[in-house]
Amino acid sequence: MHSKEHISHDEYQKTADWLMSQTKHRPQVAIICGSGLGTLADTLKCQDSFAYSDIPGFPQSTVQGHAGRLVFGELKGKTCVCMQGRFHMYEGHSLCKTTFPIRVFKLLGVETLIVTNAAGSLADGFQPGDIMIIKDHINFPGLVGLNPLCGPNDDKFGPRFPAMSGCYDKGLRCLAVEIAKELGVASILQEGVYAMVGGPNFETIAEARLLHRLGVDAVGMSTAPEVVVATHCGLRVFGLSLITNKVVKSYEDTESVNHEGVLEIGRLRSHTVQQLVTELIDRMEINNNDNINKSI
Ligand SMILES: O=P(O)(O)O[C@@H]1C[C@H](O)[C@@H](CO)O1
Ligand code: HPA
Repeated sequence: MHSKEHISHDEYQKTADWLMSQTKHRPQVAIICGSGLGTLADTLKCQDSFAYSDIPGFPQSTVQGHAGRLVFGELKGKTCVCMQGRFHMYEGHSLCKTTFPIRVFKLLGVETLIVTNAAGSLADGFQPGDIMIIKDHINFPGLVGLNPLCGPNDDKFGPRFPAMSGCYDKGLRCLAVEIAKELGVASILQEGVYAMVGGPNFETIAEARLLHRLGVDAVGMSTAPEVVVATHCGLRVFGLSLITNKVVKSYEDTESVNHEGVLEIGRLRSHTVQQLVTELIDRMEINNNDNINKSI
């Protein structure tokens, strides 16, 4: 079964060493671009970019709207690495593979991870085009044992039983709210709970109603495993969901969701997401980049 695959510390290190031999950038911030949000990477200055297919050990992106490039560069004076395309469990990757880049980022010296995704809304007040700061998540695959941390624990990365209660950094969430006000986009900003489901099918109406009753505000098919692995190895995490559709909850509703519609809303809102992330990176405090391989 997928979740049983184990990746050794050496394999993460080999990929990190290869990247460090190919670029002078030593990133402090890593950004994962969700469906339709890959243009964020284009704003980095002094870019070095690598196709995933050229990076030793890296999985490949197979989903439309996920270019499959790792881009290093500067944004507002901070060194960043941006995943233009992420890996999903439904593509057939093991959870270790979907989260492989996170531990590589840790070895590169990254201290903050920004995750973005496209998601459908369950919350009654949310509209397509809204941007939701992720306050917390429900990792449905994780709750039934499909967790990237299953298998032997690598103590060099983190503890066997990591806490997840504060995994979305409160300081960064507050800062993002302030920034949204200043940018004049507070009216489309929401905060809520993201739930990961396995996908690739969108939800049935009964599943949508269940998620709604459970207090889920937005549902998608990614992010939670990345955040679990990032939190395990001590990264600070900030997450945004772009609400691309309302999840159909009524048998009277004749609309249905599709991936093209998801990408279209991504295109419409990518500029605003970019502005928010750029300002956040500008204003977040970062320790000096002296933690490469520290305690690893
Ligand atoms: O990578 P994300 O989570 O943004 O992708 C979402 C979930 C599915 O992969 C896809 C559905 O349209 O978008
Ligand atoms: N459900 C699951 N994943 C999604 C959705 C959705 O409605 N929209 C975008 N990603």
